[in-house]
Amino acid sequence: MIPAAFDYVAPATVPEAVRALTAGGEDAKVMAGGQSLIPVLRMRLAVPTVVVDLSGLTELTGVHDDGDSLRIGAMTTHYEVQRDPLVREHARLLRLATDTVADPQVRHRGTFGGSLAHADPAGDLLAPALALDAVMVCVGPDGTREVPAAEFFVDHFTTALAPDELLTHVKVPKLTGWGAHYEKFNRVAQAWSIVGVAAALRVADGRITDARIGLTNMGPTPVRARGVEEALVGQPATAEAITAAATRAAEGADPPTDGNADAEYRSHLARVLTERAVTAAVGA
Ligand SMILES: Cc1cc2nc3c(=O)[nH]c(=O)nc-3n(C[C@H](O)[C@H](O)[C@H](O)COP(=O)(O)OP(=O)(O)OC[C@H]3O[C@@H](n4cnc5c(N)ncnc54)[C@H](O)[C@@H]3O)c2cc1C
Repeated sequence: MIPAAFDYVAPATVPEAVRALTAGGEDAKVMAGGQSLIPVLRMRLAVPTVVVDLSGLTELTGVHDDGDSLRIGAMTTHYEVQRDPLVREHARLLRLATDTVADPQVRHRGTFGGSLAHADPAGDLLAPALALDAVMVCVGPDGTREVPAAEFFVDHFTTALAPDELLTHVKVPKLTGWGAHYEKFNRVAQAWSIVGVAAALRVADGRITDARIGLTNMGPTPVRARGVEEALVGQPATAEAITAAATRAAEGADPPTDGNADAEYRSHLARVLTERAVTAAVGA
Protein backbone atom coordinates (compact mmCIF):
# COMPACT_ATOMS: atom_id res chain seq x y z
CA MET A 1 0.00 0.00 0.00
CA ILE A 2 1.03 3.59 -0.36
CA PRO A 3 0.43 6.15 2.38
CA ALA A 4 -2.55 8.48 2.28
CA ALA A 5 -1.66 12.04 1.25
CA PHE A 6 -0.15 14.27 3.92
CA ASP A 7 1.62 17.64 4.13
CA TYR A 8 5.36 17.51 4.64
CA VAL A 9 7.36 20.02 6.69
CA ALA A 10 11.14 20.00 7.20
CA PRO A 11 11.80 22.53 9.98
CA ALA A 12 15.24 24.05 10.55
CA THR A 13 14.79 24.67 14.29
CA VAL A 14 13.02 23.04 17.25
CA PRO A 15 10.55 25.97 17.70
CA GLU A 16 9.65 25.66 14.00
CA ALA A 17 9.05 21.93 14.48
CA VAL A 18 6.80 22.59 17.48
CA ARG A 19 4.84 25.21 15.51
CA ALA A 20 4.32 22.75 12.65
CA LEU A 21 3.14 20.04 15.09
CA THR A 22 0.78 22.45 16.84
CA ALA A 23 -0.68 23.61 13.51
CA GLY A 24 -1.17 19.97 12.43
CA GLY A 25 -3.25 19.16 15.52
CA GLU A 26 -3.86 15.68 16.98
CA ASP A 27 -2.88 13.86 13.78
CA ALA A 28 0.47 15.53 13.13
CA LYS A 29 3.40 13.10 13.14
CA VAL A 30 7.09 13.55 13.79
CA MET A 31 9.47 11.65 11.52
CA ALA A 32 12.99 10.72 12.66
CA GLY A 33 14.62 8.07 10.43
CA GLY A 34 11.26 6.75 9.23
CA GLN A 35 12.26 3.16 10.09
CA SER A 36 8.99 2.49 11.91
CA LEU A 37 6.91 5.44 10.77
CA ILE A 38 7.10 4.71 7.03
CA PRO A 39 5.73 1.14 7.39
CA VAL A 40 3.01 2.51 9.70
CA LEU A 41 2.06 5.09 7.04
CA ARG A 42 2.16 2.52 4.26
CA MET A 43 -0.16 0.22 6.20
CA ARG A 44 -2.33 3.27 6.91
CA LEU A 45 -2.21 2.52 10.63
CA ALA A 46 -1.61 6.27 10.88
CA VAL A 47 -3.05 8.83 8.49
CA PRO A 48 -1.34 12.06 9.53
CA THR A 49 -2.33 15.55 8.45
CA VAL A 50 1.32 16.56 8.39
CA VAL A 51 4.66 14.79 8.73
CA VAL A 52 7.30 16.90 10.48
CA ASP A 53 10.70 15.61 9.38
CA LEU A 54 13.41 16.22 12.01
CA SER A 55 16.31 15.16 9.80
CA GLY A 56 17.49 18.78 9.31
CA LEU A 57 17.77 19.42 13.06
CA THR A 58 21.49 18.83 13.61
CA GLU A 59 21.09 20.30 17.11
CA LEU A 60 19.30 17.03 18.02
CA THR A 61 22.26 14.80 17.14
CA GLY A 62 25.28 13.64 19.06
CA VAL A 63 26.31 12.61 22.55
CA HIS A 64 27.45 15.32 24.96
CA ASP A 65 29.07 15.21 28.38
CA ASP A 66 26.85 17.00 30.92
CA GLY A 67 28.81 16.21 34.07
CA ASP A 68 26.94 13.47 35.93
CA SER A 69 25.01 12.43 32.84
CA LEU A 70 25.26 12.13 29.08
CA ARG A 71 22.90 14.16 26.92
CA ILE A 72 22.03 12.18 23.83
CA GLY A 73 20.22 13.95 21.01
CA ALA A 74 16.99 12.28 19.96
CA MET A 75 18.17 12.17 16.31
CA THR A 76 21.42 10.38 17.15
CA THR A 77 21.41 7.19 15.11
CA HIS A 78 21.96 3.76 16.60
CA TYR A 79 25.20 3.58 14.63
CA GLU A 80 26.44 6.80 16.26
CA VAL A 81 25.44 5.58 19.74
CA GLN A 82 27.29 2.31 19.16
CA ARG A 83 30.51 4.08 18.22
CA ASP A 84 30.44 6.95 20.67
CA PRO A 85 33.36 6.89 23.15
CA LEU A 86 31.32 8.60 25.91
CA VAL A 87 28.61 5.95 25.63
CA ARG A 88 31.24 3.21 25.75
CA GLU A 89 32.76 4.67 28.89
CA HIS A 90 29.72 5.83 30.84
CA ALA A 91 26.67 3.96 29.50
CA ARG A 92 27.98 0.61 28.37
CA LEU A 93 24.59 -1.05 28.81
CA LEU A 94 23.12 1.26 26.19
CA ARG A 95 25.87 0.45 23.73
CA LEU A 96 25.50 -3.32 24.27
CA ALA A 97 21.73 -3.14 23.74
CA THR A 98 22.17 -0.98 20.64
CA ASP A 99 24.54 -3.60 19.21
CA THR A 100 21.58 -6.02 19.11
CA VAL A 101 19.22 -3.71 17.18
CA ALA A 102 18.41 -5.09 13.73
CA ASP A 103 21.08 -4.78 11.03
CA PRO A 104 23.53 -2.09 9.86
CA GLN A 105 21.01 -0.49 7.48
CA VAL A 106 18.46 0.01 10.26
CA ARG A 107 21.15 1.18 12.68
CA HIS A 108 22.30 3.84 10.22
CA ARG A 109 18.81 5.32 9.78
CA GLY A 110 17.03 4.48 13.04
CA THR A 111 17.45 6.90 15.94
CA PHE A 112 17.69 6.61 19.71
CA GLY A 113 14.85 9.10 20.21
CA GLY A 114 12.69 7.48 17.53
CA SER A 115 12.99 4.08 19.20
CA LEU A 116 11.99 5.49 22.59
CA ALA A 117 9.14 7.60 21.17
CA HIS A 118 7.84 4.66 19.13
CA ALA A 119 7.65 2.63 22.40
CA ASP A 120 7.39 -0.79 20.79
CA PRO A 121 7.40 -3.21 23.76
CA ALA A 122 9.89 -5.38 21.81
CA GLY A 123 12.25 -2.43 21.24
CA ASP A 124 15.64 -3.11 22.78
CA LEU A 125 16.45 0.38 24.06
CA LEU A 126 13.46 0.91 26.35
CA ALA A 127 14.56 -1.47 29.13
CA PRO A 128 18.10 -0.03 29.21
CA ALA A 129 16.64 3.51 29.37
CA LEU A 130 14.48 2.40 32.31
CA ALA A 131 17.31 0.56 34.07
CA LEU A 132 19.63 3.55 33.63
CA ASP A 133 17.00 5.96 35.03
CA ALA A 134 17.17 8.00 31.84
CA VAL A 135 15.20 11.25 31.66
CA MET A 136 13.40 12.33 28.48
CA VAL A 137 13.56 16.00 27.55
CA CYS A 138 10.33 16.94 25.76
CA VAL A 139 9.62 20.26 24.09
CA GLY A 140 6.17 21.57 23.18
CA PRO A 141 4.27 24.85 22.86
CA ASP A 142 4.36 25.32 26.65
CA GLY A 143 8.12 24.88 26.86
CA THR A 144 10.42 22.10 28.04
CA ARG A 145 9.63 19.36 30.53
CA GLU A 146 11.66 16.41 31.76
CA VAL A 147 9.98 13.03 32.09
CA PRO A 148 11.71 10.12 33.86
CA ALA A 149 11.75 6.88 31.86
CA ALA A 150 9.52 5.25 34.51
CA GLU A 151 6.76 7.74 33.58
CA PHE A 152 7.54 8.11 29.88
CA PHE A 153 6.44 4.64 28.74
CA VAL A 154 2.69 4.54 29.24
CA ASP A 155 1.42 1.58 27.18
CA HIS A 156 2.09 -0.33 23.92
CA PHE A 157 3.36 2.24 21.43
CA THR A 158 2.24 5.02 23.79
CA THR A 159 4.38 7.51 25.67
CA ALA A 160 3.84 10.59 27.80
CA LEU A 161 4.57 12.77 24.75
CA ALA A 162 1.65 14.99 23.72
CA PRO A 163 0.88 15.17 19.96
CA ASP A 164 2.43 18.65 19.79
CA GLU A 165 5.59 17.70 21.70
CA LEU A 166 8.83 16.27 20.50
CA LEU A 167 11.56 14.43 22.30
CA THR A 168 14.72 16.49 21.89
CA HIS A 169 17.27 14.80 24.16
CA VAL A 170 17.68 11.99 26.61
CA LYS A 171 19.68 12.46 29.78
CA VAL A 172 21.43 9.24 30.72
CA PRO A 173 23.07 9.24 34.18
CA LYS A 174 26.64 7.99 33.98
CA LEU A 175 27.33 4.55 35.43
CA THR A 176 31.08 4.68 34.91
CA GLY A 177 32.87 1.47 35.81
CA TRP A 178 29.70 -0.58 36.28
CA GLY A 179 29.44 -4.03 34.73
CA ALA A 180 26.76 -4.31 32.07
CA HIS A 181 25.15 -6.78 29.74
CA TYR A 182 22.11 -7.00 27.44
CA GLU A 183 20.84 -10.52 26.84
CA LYS A 184 18.36 -10.87 24.00
CA PHE A 185 16.37 -13.90 22.92
CA ASN A 186 14.98 -13.74 19.39
CA ARG A 187 13.76 -16.21 16.82
CA VAL A 188 16.24 -15.38 14.08
CA ALA A 189 19.37 -13.27 14.02
CA GLN A 190 18.79 -9.49 13.78
CA ALA A 191 15.11 -9.80 14.77
CA TRP A 192 13.21 -8.03 17.54
CA SER A 193 13.36 -9.35 21.11
CA ILE A 194 10.97 -12.04 22.23
CA VAL A 195 12.37 -11.19 25.66
CA GLY A 196 15.45 -9.15 26.54
CA VAL A 197 17.20 -8.41 29.83
CA ALA A 198 19.27 -5.29 30.51
CA ALA A 199 21.59 -5.56 33.52
CA ALA A 200 23.95 -3.00 35.06
CA LEU A 201 25.77 -3.88 38.28
CA ARG A 202 28.48 -2.71 40.57
CA VAL A 203 30.58 -5.14 42.57
CA ALA A 204 32.95 -4.23 45.43
CA ASP A 205 35.03 -6.72 47.41
CA GLY A 206 33.16 -9.61 45.80
CA ARG A 207 29.70 -8.29 46.78
CA ILE A 208 27.05 -6.74 44.57
CA THR A 209 26.53 -3.18 45.81
CA ASP A 210 24.15 -1.88 43.11
CA ALA A 211 21.92 -3.60 40.60
CA ARG A 212 19.66 -2.27 37.84
CA ILE A 213 17.64 -4.75 35.82
CA GLY A 214 15.19 -3.91 33.02
CA LEU A 215 13.11 -6.34 30.98
CA THR A 216 12.12 -6.05 27.31
CA ASN A 217 8.78 -7.41 26.04
CA MET A 218 7.56 -8.63 29.42
CA GLY A 219 4.57 -6.29 29.34
CA PRO A 220 3.12 -3.37 27.41
CA THR A 221 5.95 -1.18 28.74
CA PRO A 222 9.50 -2.05 29.81
CA VAL A 223 9.63 -3.55 33.30
CA ARG A 224 12.07 -2.85 36.12
CA ALA A 225 12.81 -6.17 37.85
CA ARG A 226 12.90 -4.71 41.36
CA GLY A 227 12.64 -8.12 43.02
CA VAL A 228 15.85 -9.25 41.34
CA GLU A 229 17.59 -5.99 42.22
CA GLU A 230 16.61 -6.36 45.90
CA ALA A 231 17.70 -9.99 45.94
CA LEU A 232 21.10 -9.17 44.42
CA VAL A 233 22.21 -6.14 46.43
CA GLY A 234 24.41 -7.15 49.36
CA GLN A 235 24.90 -10.67 48.09
CA PRO A 236 28.23 -12.19 47.08
CA ALA A 237 28.67 -12.17 43.31
CA THR A 238 28.37 -15.95 43.10
CA ALA A 239 26.50 -18.24 40.73
CA GLU A 240 24.24 -19.42 43.59
CA ALA A 241 23.20 -15.90 44.57
CA ILE A 242 22.57 -14.92 40.95
CA THR A 243 20.50 -18.04 40.23
CA ALA A 244 18.39 -17.44 43.35
CA ALA A 245 17.81 -13.76 42.49
CA ALA A 246 16.90 -14.54 38.87
CA THR A 247 13.94 -16.66 40.01
CA ARG A 248 12.21 -13.35 40.83
CA ALA A 249 12.62 -11.92 37.30
CA ALA A 250 8.99 -12.21 36.20
CA GLU A 251 7.53 -10.83 39.46
CA GLY A 252 5.11 -8.03 38.67
CA ALA A 253 5.49 -8.44 34.90
CA ASP A 254 2.52 -8.88 32.56
CA PRO A 255 4.05 -10.77 29.62
CA PRO A 256 2.04 -11.02 26.41
CA THR A 257 1.07 -14.17 24.57
CA ASP A 258 1.62 -13.87 20.83
CA GLY A 259 2.80 -15.88 17.83
CA ASN A 260 6.37 -15.97 19.15
CA ALA A 261 5.81 -17.11 22.73
CA ASP A 262 3.14 -17.44 25.37
CA ALA A 263 3.24 -15.63 28.71
CA GLU A 264 4.48 -18.69 30.61
CA TYR A 265 7.38 -19.23 28.24
CA ARG A 266 8.26 -15.52 28.39
CA SER A 267 8.39 -15.74 32.21
CA HIS A 268 10.72 -18.73 31.90
CA LEU A 269 12.88 -16.78 29.44
CA ALA A 270 12.99 -13.78 31.79
CA ARG A 271 14.44 -15.96 34.55
CA VAL A 272 17.00 -17.70 32.32
CA LEU A 273 18.09 -14.52 30.53
CA THR A 274 18.34 -12.59 33.82
CA GLU A 275 20.69 -15.24 35.17
CA ARG A 276 22.81 -14.98 32.01
CA ALA A 277 22.75 -11.17 31.88
CA VAL A 278 23.70 -10.74 35.55
CA THR A 279 26.42 -13.37 35.31
CA ALA A 280 27.90 -11.63 32.27
CA ALA A 281 27.59 -8.17 33.87
CA VAL A 282 29.33 -9.33 37.04
CA GLY A 283 32.19 -10.71 34.96
CA ALA A 284 32.41 -7.64 32.72
C1 LIG B 1 13.65 -4.31 9.74
C2 LIG B 1 13.69 -3.63 11.09
C3 LIG B 1 14.17 -4.34 12.17
C4 LIG B 1 14.22 -3.73 13.43
N1 LIG B 1 14.71 -4.45 14.49
C5 LIG B 1 14.80 -3.85 15.69
C6 LIG B 1 15.34 -4.56 16.82
O1 LIG B 1 15.80 -5.71 16.73
N2 LIG B 1 15.37 -3.91 18.02
C7 LIG B 1 14.94 -2.62 18.16
O2 LIG B 1 15.01 -2.08 19.26
N3 LIG B 1 14.45 -1.93 17.11
C8 LIG B 1 14.37 -2.51 15.89
N4 LIG B 1 13.88 -1.78 14.84
C9 LIG B 1 13.42 -0.40 15.04
C10 LIG B 1 14.56 0.60 14.90
O3 LIG B 1 15.29 0.50 16.10
C11 LIG B 1 14.13 2.08 14.75
O4 LIG B 1 15.04 2.89 15.34
C12 LIG B 1 12.87 2.46 15.40
O5 LIG B 1 11.85 1.83 14.67
C13 LIG B 1 12.59 3.97 15.32
O6 LIG B 1 12.80 4.39 14.01
P1 LIG B 1 13.20 5.88 13.68
O7 LIG B 1 14.21 6.37 14.63
O8 LIG B 1 13.50 5.92 12.23
O9 LIG B 1 11.85 6.66 14.02
P2 LIG B 1 10.59 6.90 13.06
O10 LIG B 1 10.23 5.64 12.37
O11 LIG B 1 10.81 8.09 12.22
O12 LIG B 1 9.50 7.25 14.17
C14 LIG B 1 8.95 6.25 15.00
C15 LIG B 1 7.85 6.86 15.87
O13 LIG B 1 8.41 7.73 16.84
C16 LIG B 1 7.94 9.07 16.66
N5 LIG B 1 9.12 9.92 16.83
C17 LIG B 1 10.33 9.73 16.27
N6 LIG B 1 11.21 10.62 16.73
C18 LIG B 1 10.53 11.42 17.59
C19 LIG B 1 10.90 12.53 18.40
N7 LIG B 1 12.16 13.00 18.43
N8 LIG B 1 9.94 13.11 19.16
C20 LIG B 1 8.67 12.64 19.17
N9 LIG B 1 8.27 11.57 18.43
C21 LIG B 1 9.19 10.97 17.66
C22 LIG B 1 7.35 9.12 15.26
O14 LIG B 1 6.32 10.07 15.17
C23 LIG B 1 6.84 7.71 15.10
O15 LIG B 1 5.58 7.58 15.72
C24 LIG B 1 13.80 -2.37 13.58
C25 LIG B 1 13.32 -1.66 12.48
C26 LIG B 1 13.27 -2.26 11.23
C27 LIG B 1 12.78 -1.46 10.08
